[in-house]
Parts: sequence; C-alpha cells; structure tokens
Amino acid sequence: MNKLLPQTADLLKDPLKTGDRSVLQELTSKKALEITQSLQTTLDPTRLIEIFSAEVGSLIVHHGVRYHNEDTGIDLKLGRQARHACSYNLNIGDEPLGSLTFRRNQKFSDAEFEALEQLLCSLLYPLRNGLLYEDAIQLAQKDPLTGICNRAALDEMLKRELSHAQRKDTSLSLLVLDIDHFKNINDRYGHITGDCALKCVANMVDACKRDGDLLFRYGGEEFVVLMRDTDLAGAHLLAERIRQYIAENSFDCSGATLSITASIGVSELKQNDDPTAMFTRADKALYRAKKNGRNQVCMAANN
Ligand SMILES: Nc1nc2c(ncn2[C@@H]2O[C@H](COP(=O)(O)OP(=O)(O)OP(=O)(O)O)[C@@H](O)[C@H]2O)c(=O)[nH]1
Repeated sequence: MNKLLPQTADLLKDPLKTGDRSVLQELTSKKALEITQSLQTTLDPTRLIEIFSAEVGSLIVHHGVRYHNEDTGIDLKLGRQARHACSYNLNIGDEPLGSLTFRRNQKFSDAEFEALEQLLCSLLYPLRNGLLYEDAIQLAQKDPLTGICNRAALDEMLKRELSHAQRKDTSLSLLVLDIDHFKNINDRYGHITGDCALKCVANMVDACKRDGDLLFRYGGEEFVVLMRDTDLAGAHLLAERIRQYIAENSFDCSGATLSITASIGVSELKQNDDPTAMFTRADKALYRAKKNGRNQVCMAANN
C-alpha cells in the first residue's frame, strides 16, 4: 500500500498534473479495496472517519476533515480547517449518515472530486453499521421511561470510574435515592401518574446535580448519582440539596398535584473497594434513612 504513496503525492502536489485521470482512477480502485479492509477493524464511527481520512490522505492530499452527524451529536474535526472545502452529505437511500468535509489550501480538481466520490462508497456501509451499533449500545443502556441511564450503564460506569479514581487517587462518591411511600402514589392515582412522578423525580435530581455527575435509574423508584472528584462531605451537600428540592417542590401529573419526599444513602470510595462494597454501604445508609423516618440523608460510615 505504502509504495503507492510517494508517486501519488507527487502527482497531486500540482493540481494541473492531475489531468492524468487514468492513473488516478487506477490508484483509486486499489485504494478503495484497501479502505474496505481497513474499515473492517472497528465499529466506532469516530475511528472509522479517522481511518478513512488517513487512507484517503495518502491518495488525495488534504489538511483537515470534519464529520458532522446531527442525529448522534458527533462533530469530529481532524487536522486544520483550510481554505478550500469539498463537502458531501452521506446517505444510503433516504437514510442520512451525516456530512463529511475535506479541507485544504489548494482547490480540489475534478479528477479528485471523482476519486473522492468513488472512495466514499467504501465508507458508507461500514459507517452505517457503526452508527447502528452505537445506537443499539446506547438504547441498551437507557431507561425507556425516564430517558436516563439504566442499571446496566451504572454497572459499567461504576467499574470504570472506580478504577480511574483508584489509579489517579481522586475521590469518588455515590448516592442512592429511593422515593418514600411510592407504592401509595400508584395505589391512589394509578401507574400512569406513578410513571409521571418517576420522570419528574429524574428531572429534579438532574436539575440539582453538576454536569459531571452521572445519574442512573437503578430500578423501580430508586436512583443513583455517581459523583467524580467528590468526597463524602461534598456528596452530603448534593444529597441534602436533592432531598430538600424534592420535598419542597410539588408537581402536577395527569391532573394530580403530588408532594413527595425521598430518602438518600451516601458512600465514598475507600481504598481497595470494589463496586459492590461501595454500593452496599450507600444502600445500607439508605435503609437507615428509611428506618429513621424517611425524608432524610444518611451517610455510610467510612471506616
Ligand atoms: N408507576 C410505576 N411504579 C413502579 C415502577 N417500578 C416500581 N414501581 C412501584 O414502586 C413501588 C415500590 O414500593 P415499595 O418498594 O413498597 O416502597 P415504597 O412504597 O416506596 O415505600 P418505602 O420505599 O419504604 O418508602 C411498587 O408499588 C412498585 O410497583 C415503574 O416503573 N412505574
């Protein structure tokens, strides 16, 4: 593959020489095969674009690439954003896959446009598979009712955050929140109102926490917040703020005005902790908060 590069780069240094379309066409066909093989190594859309840009760059010199996908929120910028641009809206049938822009200081020649279009065909199906895979992963980690991350996501994140905090010697705290007497809401107003209350609580917790804190629905009427770089005192502050906010703000669900409270247990990461130990300490603290009369925050003993 690399043998082609010097020859190709020379050819493309001066756009006027690129009139030799047959050479470029031949190189493009070979490159398309190489790209197809290279793109088989990953399903990560960002990585796919990086690989594609690097492969294309060995045939068609460019200084920057931007991939933008409104639906997934991916906005990837590689290299620098030079003066001349060559943009494509990628799609398969009527399925949009985002837009891809190549940039460089010299104009792109017609032969290069043709070559790029041909090479892009090798990207479309791997990119679609990558986007679908990412979609499936995200769906599997989302709670369909509240739209926040679910327990599977918590299991994964807790493991990751815990090992990061232990490696970097930073603090990490966790709170478990359980709505008080939630069964009464279902029994009195029905499950649709109960569902609405769960969504409202998720929004309330989300409104109280910092951007870097991670919110999960653990199951039923139980929520978890994972707080990076936060010690027990900081976690206590957030837990108390959430408890107070929920207790002081009634909300409307399907015509009913609901006033609810929540109990919260908090724990901080200890040396040699594993995810289960850390979670269990917060859960036990939550149990104490319930036992002591609910609508309160209890801290796990940190020894
Ligand atoms: N509407 C609705 N209810 C749910 C959902 N998941 C769990 N529940 C209900 O949540 C209630 C939990 O009740 P309990 O575990 O007895 O606890 P509680 O009534 O909140 O009482 P304490 O936790 O002891 O204060 C049960 O009635 C479950 O059916 C859900 O997704 N939607």
